[in-house]
Amino acid sequence: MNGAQRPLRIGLAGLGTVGCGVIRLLDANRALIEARAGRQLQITAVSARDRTRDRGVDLSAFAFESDMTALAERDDVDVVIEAAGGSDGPALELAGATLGAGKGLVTANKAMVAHHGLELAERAAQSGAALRFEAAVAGGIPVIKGLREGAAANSIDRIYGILNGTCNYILTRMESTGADFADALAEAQELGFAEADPSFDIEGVDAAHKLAILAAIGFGAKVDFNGVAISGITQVSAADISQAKALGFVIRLVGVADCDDPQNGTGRSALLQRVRPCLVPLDHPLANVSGPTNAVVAEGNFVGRLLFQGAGAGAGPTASAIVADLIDLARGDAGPPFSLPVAELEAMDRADPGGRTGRDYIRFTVTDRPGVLAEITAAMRDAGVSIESLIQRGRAKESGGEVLLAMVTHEGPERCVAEALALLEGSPSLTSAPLVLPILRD
Ligand SMILES: NC(=O)c1ccc[n+]([C@@H]2O[C@H](COP(=O)([O-])OP(=O)(O)OC[C@H]3O[C@@H](n4cnc5c(N)ncnc54)[C@H](O)[C@@H]3O)[C@@H](O)[C@H]2O)c1
Ligand SMILES: N[C@@H](CCO)C(=O)O
Ligand code: NA
Repeated sequence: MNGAQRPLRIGLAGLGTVGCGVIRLLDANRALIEARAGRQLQITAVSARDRTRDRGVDLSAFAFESDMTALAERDDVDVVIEAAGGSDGPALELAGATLGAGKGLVTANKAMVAHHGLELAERAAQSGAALRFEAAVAGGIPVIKGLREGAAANSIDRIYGILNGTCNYILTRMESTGADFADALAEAQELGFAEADPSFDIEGVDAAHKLAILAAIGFGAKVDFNGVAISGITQVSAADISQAKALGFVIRLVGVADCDDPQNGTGRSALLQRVRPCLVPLDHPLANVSGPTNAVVAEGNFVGRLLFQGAGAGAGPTASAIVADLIDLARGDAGPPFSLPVAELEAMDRADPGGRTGRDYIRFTVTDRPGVLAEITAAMRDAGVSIESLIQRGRAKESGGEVLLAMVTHEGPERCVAEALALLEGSPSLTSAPLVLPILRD
């Protein structure tokens, strides 16, 4: 180790799952981390809401700040780790103060980076400070490093993946054990995967935060979280999971970002970002991704298809990504946080999804009486939707009772399915709104 380098002194904000994971990892792997960083890494001060709670880690050597922004101003802090959470408020204040003071910031906070990544990157560029957020996207998987550095020579065509461990845990528990939604969510919360507000997980918002960051890195774009079309997993029922299985698919929450060819008259390409539960063919690599595991696929024009897979959440994996960022900072790697200097990130137009083609799974709940199937297939015919397969399971117990009808369409324009459903809107044959889930394109 280079003895001339003084220690990198760290202020740690947040002593929850992630913050305590960082303390444990630094303790356990100190010798190898410091050898790789070329200097000592020392936590000097910490901040949390509750000073006295027993977290099973020794905090006695660290100063304590009840206002986490104060960490940025301390003379004995060179870099700050933000592991507190929240897109705005104290976390954003701390981030701004840290970068404003010319100190490096490492954060696990995808909500903050998705909403304010650009302004934070501008701040970092002004002060010459480093900003890193590997832990914010797919936890322990080095996907930001992989894209920003490893795939830097490629033009990226498409990025997609399973970006939320809680949803993947819930869907795969429902699939393999028949657990119901609420029990599987409670387990994910106990295991420390879920966000402080779990609706961010199950409504797809957390995956959208990560997708917007990935798209910015992959496509050299300004982060556009508001441009992500989001639907979560709360509408997916056990019946959908079993119908999908009968049709040869599993259901996964997938975020997909790609670019239209630049033929929109502006000379600029347009970005499409969507997070939706998708039917994934059983032979697709994402079909085998289960539990809290995340996986990201990136398609580069020279490297081809890259698959990054690993633990997307939890104390150890998230700490692993944070400490990798710290090691970069300790070595003096001050490259831009996204793949381009912030001034060169492009404000991309949003692509119109109606022009896309695809295959869909459509689930109807219908009244079990003659003529209902004919009515639905007539709407499909009139809107130009071609049906590939169709399953109706069971028989309603009483006459006129409810049954489930599931179909898979042939490849066709997305707008045709929307037109068919519009034709059926208000029909007394449908007992609830149909659910449309896309089939993931290979
Ligand atoms: N848990 C994971 O698996 C995981 C994975 C990747 C990223 N993240 C992100 O890491 C961050 C932390 O997640 P977590 O799961 O450790 O959360 P947590 O709820 O377990 O811990 C949050 C910690 O921050 C502290 N805190 C919050 N607001 C504070 C404030 N205003 N002042 C001082 N302290 C404050 C709390 O006291 C607590 O110690 C979030 O941004 C989350 O999205 C979590
Ligand atoms: N709540 C997130 C944590 C990791 O970002 C998840 O379930 O994936
Ligand atoms: Na990561």
